Amino acid sequence: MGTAAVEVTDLVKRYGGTTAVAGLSFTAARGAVTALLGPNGAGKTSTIEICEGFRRADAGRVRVLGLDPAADARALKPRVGVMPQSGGVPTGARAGEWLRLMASFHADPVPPELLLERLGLTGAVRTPFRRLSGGQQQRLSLAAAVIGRPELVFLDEPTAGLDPQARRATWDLVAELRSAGVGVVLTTHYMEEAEHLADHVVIIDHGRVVAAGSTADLTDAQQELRFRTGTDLDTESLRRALPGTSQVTALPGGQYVVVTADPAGLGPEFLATLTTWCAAHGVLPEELRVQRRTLEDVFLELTGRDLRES
Ligand SMILES: Nc1ncnc2c1ncn2[C@@H]1O[C@H](COP(=O)(O)OP(=O)(O)OP(=O)(O)O)[C@@H](O)[C@H]1O
Repeated sequence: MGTAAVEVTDLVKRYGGTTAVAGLSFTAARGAVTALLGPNGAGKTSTIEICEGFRRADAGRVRVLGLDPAADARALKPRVGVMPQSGGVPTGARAGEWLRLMASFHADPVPPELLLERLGLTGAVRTPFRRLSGGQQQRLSLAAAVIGRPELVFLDEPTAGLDPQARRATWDLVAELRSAGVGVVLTTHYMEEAEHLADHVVIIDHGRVVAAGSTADLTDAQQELRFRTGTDLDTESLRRALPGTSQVTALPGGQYVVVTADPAGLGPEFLATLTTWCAAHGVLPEELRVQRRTLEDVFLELTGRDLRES
């Protein structure tokens, strides 16, 4: 089957006067992990809920496994697993009973006991959902999403609030789904999660895609140079000495970060200019290194550092 797992084209979603999704397009491949990243209120949940068939789009085209999630909801239900941000489990449902019920809707489910054990929920089988810890609730909701051996899963912030052990267990499960050929579309606020798991990263802001590609695509062209020195530097003088348009930022602890828009990048000539300037100013640049910027650096640069109100 040649179709993508998810194809979203020019999607628009409004709530009254608020445009939550403003002409958003992306593709998620089968057998791959696609991470939607974006600040609070960027439109990730609205987008994912339209793909899940829970909300109607105001405009645009959405195809999930080649089908329309609104018109073909029945056909998609057994093929798509969903982990909503809110958990999606009734508060009084006991963990074990709920999973067995979910399993009963599918022709060839994963045995509930296996999933309970995998996700460290064996001790909580008889506990009602509302009495589970936040992490246990997340894991039960994840188990319910994958119990039917779906071809595609949507995971809305699957590791929000989890401790490092539970986060790793979730990552392992996602990696296994991917190896088994399952398409995974997830949202996350954790950049290291996207770096660790995602084949394809889609950065969303104000309801639009601002960048998309693999982590390497997004960070490759983005190098920075760092060094430390005990001397207070005249950053403006250094900036003027460097080729192209560069930015020099002083951080606490005598750290300096240099980024450049020079097409030649942070190559040997750039380094030579920098060290020549340092020598002329009696500065020893310690721990000098050129490194790829992190996904978080790129994310903050694209979406800004201001807090979002929503
Ligand atoms: N049911 C609703 N009614 C009115 N406005 C809504 C509704 N759902 C979402 N919004 C608004 O739409 C915008 C996008 O919200 P959405 O939940 O899709 O963003 P998000 O990227 O998932 O955010 P977060 O990271 O905080 O979960 C926000 O301004 C939000 O307040």
